[in-house]
Amino acid sequence: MNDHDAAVKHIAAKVQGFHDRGVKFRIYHGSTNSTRTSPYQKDKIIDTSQLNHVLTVDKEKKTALVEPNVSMDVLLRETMKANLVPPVVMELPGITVGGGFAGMSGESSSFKHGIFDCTINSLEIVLANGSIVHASHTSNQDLFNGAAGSCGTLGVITLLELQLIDAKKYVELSYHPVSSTKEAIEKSEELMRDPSVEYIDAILFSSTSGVVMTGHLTDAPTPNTPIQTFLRRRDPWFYIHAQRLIARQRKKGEKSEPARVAIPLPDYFFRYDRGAFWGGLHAFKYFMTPFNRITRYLLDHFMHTRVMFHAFHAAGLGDQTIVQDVAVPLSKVEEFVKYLDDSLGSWPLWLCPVRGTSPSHPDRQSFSQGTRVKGDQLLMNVGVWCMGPKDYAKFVSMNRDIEAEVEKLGGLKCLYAHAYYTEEEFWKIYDREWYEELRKKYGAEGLPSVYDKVISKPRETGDKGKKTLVRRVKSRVWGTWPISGLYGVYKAAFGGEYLLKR
Ligand SMILES: NC(=O)C1=CN([C@@H]2O[C@H](COP(=O)(O)OP(=O)(O)OC[C@H]3O[C@@H](n4cnc5c(N)ncnc54)[C@H](OP(=O)(O)O)[C@@H]3O)[C@@H](O)[C@H]2O)C=CC1
Ligand SMILES: C=C(/C=C/[C@@H](C)[C@H]1CC[C@H]2C3=CC=C4C[C@@H](O)CC[C@]4(C)[C@H]3CC[C@]12C)C(C)C
Repeated sequence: MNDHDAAVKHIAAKVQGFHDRGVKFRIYHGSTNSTRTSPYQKDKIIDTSQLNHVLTVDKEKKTALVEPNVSMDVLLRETMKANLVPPVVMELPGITVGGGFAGMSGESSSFKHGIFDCTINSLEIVLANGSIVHASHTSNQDLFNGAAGSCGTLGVITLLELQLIDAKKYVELSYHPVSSTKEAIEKSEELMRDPSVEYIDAILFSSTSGVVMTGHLTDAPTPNTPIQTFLRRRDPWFYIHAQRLIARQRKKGEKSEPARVAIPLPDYFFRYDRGAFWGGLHAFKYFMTPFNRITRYLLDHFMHTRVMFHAFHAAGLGDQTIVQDVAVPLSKVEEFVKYLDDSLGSWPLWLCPVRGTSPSHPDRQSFSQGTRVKGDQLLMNVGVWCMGPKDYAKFVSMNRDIEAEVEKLGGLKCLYAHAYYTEEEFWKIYDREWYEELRKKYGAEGLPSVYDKVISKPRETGDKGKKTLVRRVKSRVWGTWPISGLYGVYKAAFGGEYLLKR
């Protein structure tokens, strides 16, 4: 028996043990790219951290057999050896193949290929009773579609076959400046019609300034196109670079050609990693000096999302930051952005068009699409990430307001972030009947449900007990980012395992 089969047999035996004892377990691989605060208890987890290998890359069929705990950067490194790349590579290098499939993940190629789960051909999955089954577009199709986005609540995924496409050395990226949300949407729609465009996303820096970026895969960039990297300490953070480029372009005048750079593939895919899009802005505001260029250089290690996520969780900052990725119909983006500006006033915002399914399976309906996104429909993912109010009740109510607005606009929110829906609201967005049938058919009723997994249980907001001086000082001090953030960075660097509770 090979190492993979042995590891899966071990997991299957453990799952069966939990099943027999009625233990509702969680799936844990050593980290998480979710901002939810997950109660991982040491004795109630299935540890998939050992399943971290790319088993094969088939050059002929253009597929890869990958274990779920393979991260995006490792996946890319391995497939590029065969001159192939995944059609959708999530932009944070630590996101795993299993988490990306079982959660909901998209990127700048998703307008073409759909979200990450659309690029998977088949699965090996351990069901709740410990049996190991396969699911694909043609066998156990309902399980295959149901497992996409239902957060491991139908079983533990132990192997995935990924479709790949031909790689090139560079992504040649063009920067199209825009002056309003409306223009950003119209420009994106126009550019998406060009079949040679492989990648498209946009940053709105304010209500009157933004940039739509389109990418082409190429081995031979257009002459005089500068090569630009983003992964080294001395490289610029991507959004700052984009903002500078369009400012320079604006100075040149309206009619000038869009600015262009050629970016090596890994640098393109993980261009937002350093500084976590613009999340690092907040860290700098609190941590350091006005000399941000120097600070960015010196603190580079801590400004990669892998470390930032650990720091974020270790410091317990989840209840202070508004982190939401929301997909809304294209016709509603302007209204949604206006709403966000009026209610949060937080810029920049990220726009990324996302298709519900892939062109090869346009009729597929997966759990990740909910009841909102029908088949091949195109939506715009709007990413809004900022500091929320310190008062917890206000923080929850602000999140609830965003949920209500998204519901009104017929959108869908990514479930990796905090969610506060009531059960009734949640099951309007996802197909309860289908999900419960599936859970019954595949014996998963004993596992935690997707609702149980993703909903943040509001904590007590009332003042319990006496407000002693110590309590008051503690809450004041801890409530400030420099203190809790630095503590998180310290724990991420030296604190060992803190995501697991006893
Ligand atoms: N660009 C993007 O699209 C971005 C996406 N993300 C989010 O990050 C998440 C992925 O992060 P990552 O750290 O890899 O994953 P996580 O550990 O956060 O897992 C995501 C979900 O998938 C479940 N899961 C994880 N592994 C398996 C498995 N082997 N079998 C079945 N279910 C599994 C987890 O279950 P459990 O709850 O039990 O742990 C969890 O509910 C996605 O949810 C995605 O939405 C974050 C940032 C950006
Ligand atoms: C480490 C600290 C703070 C960190 C935050 C600024 C980041 C922690 C989690 C980050 C994010 C989570 C999920 C995201 C979804 C993606 O689609 C885009 C990026 C992001 C919004 C990302 C943004 C930054 C964080 C909020 C403290 C200790 C200073």
